[in-house]
Amino acid sequence: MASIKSVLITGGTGSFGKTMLRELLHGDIEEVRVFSRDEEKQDALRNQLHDGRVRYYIGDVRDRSSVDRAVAGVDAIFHAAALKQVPSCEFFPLEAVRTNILGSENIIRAALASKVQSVVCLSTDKAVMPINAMGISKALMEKLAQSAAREIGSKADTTISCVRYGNVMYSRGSVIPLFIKQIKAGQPITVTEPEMTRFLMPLRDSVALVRFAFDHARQGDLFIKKAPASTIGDLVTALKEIFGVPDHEVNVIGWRHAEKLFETLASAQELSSSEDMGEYYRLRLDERDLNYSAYVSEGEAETHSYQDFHSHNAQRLEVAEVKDLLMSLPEVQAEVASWQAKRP
Ligand SMILES: O=c1ccn([C@@H]2O[C@H](COP(=O)(O)OP(=O)(O)O[C@H]3O[C@H](CO)[C@H](O)[C@H](O)[C@H]3O)[C@@H](O)[C@H]2O)c(=O)[nH]1
Repeated sequence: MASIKSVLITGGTGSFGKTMLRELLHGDIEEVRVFSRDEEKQDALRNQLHDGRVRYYIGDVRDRSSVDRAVAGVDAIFHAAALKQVPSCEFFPLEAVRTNILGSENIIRAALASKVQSVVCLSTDKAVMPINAMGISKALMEKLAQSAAREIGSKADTTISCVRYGNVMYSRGSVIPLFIKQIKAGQPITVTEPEMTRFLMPLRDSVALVRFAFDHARQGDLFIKKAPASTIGDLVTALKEIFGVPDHEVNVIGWRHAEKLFETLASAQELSSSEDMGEYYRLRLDERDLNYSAYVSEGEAETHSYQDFHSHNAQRLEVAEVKDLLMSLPEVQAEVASWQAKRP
């Protein structure tokens, strides 16, 4: 990220935002703007960091005027602000439309107007063949980014790209902290479906993915990491072993609504025009015009030889590997240490 002096992080007080912020501050960045709605979280961050290079912007991506003020003059934007909880978007889909779709359009249009060099939009595996409102809204955010990229072309001042994550391990409200809480409280572990799989991604990998996108993006690219996956059953076994409670009770509670047996990071069609970049895939923008013969009669010659890349056919972690990955997370290390300190 050599040539940039100032960065805006939308959703800057969230898990991703704070981790990216700290990384940027370790480098020679001149200014990082943290844009978010919650003044209390900003205040807590300000008191932790005490770094004059960080500037705090209260605002909402839904409100273009607040976005314009934060965007003006920055070199790059990492757009992480989103409604990302599946259940809340399911019950309030219009809120997901407002934040994830219209808010993202505000960010993209403000970036173009201010000639920001690079915008990286954070998406999710749930945006591929989506079945829930959160995934559908993120899929539309990707479409907006790609359509703007197509419209401005490769010679524009601004490069727009996206990344897709899998499940970020130990993220707020997710299953790993929940299972640990249940173990510590002596309550049964509530498993929806032991055979369900998810891509497992430490937060550090999601930050690395965004940096990779920033460094390598061409107009309209979407990047994914070749992340490994685990079954929920193996995740539970790994946690029980880490906490030394191999016989801890497990309750199978059944699927929650609007969830999938496995998640897909890239479709066969996307992979047919992808570039294998080692740890990552670059999914290229389809640059064809709105040309009906291409959409209706010419078809996609190459698609058939590719398979979707999903959490059932990705590298499957063994229980021992899930344990290693979990124990590489500082949060899990701290949970285990406090647990061991209290046990006889
Ligand atoms: O009590 C529970 C809760 C969840 N699960 C299972 O654990 C897996 C992960 O569940 P999470 O709730 O941690 O994650 P989701 O895949 O549902 O969604 C998560 O990842 C999304 C990104 O793709 C969003 O970030 C979202 O907010 C976040 O919760 C799923 O297979 C789920 O069925 C259980 O077995 N028991």
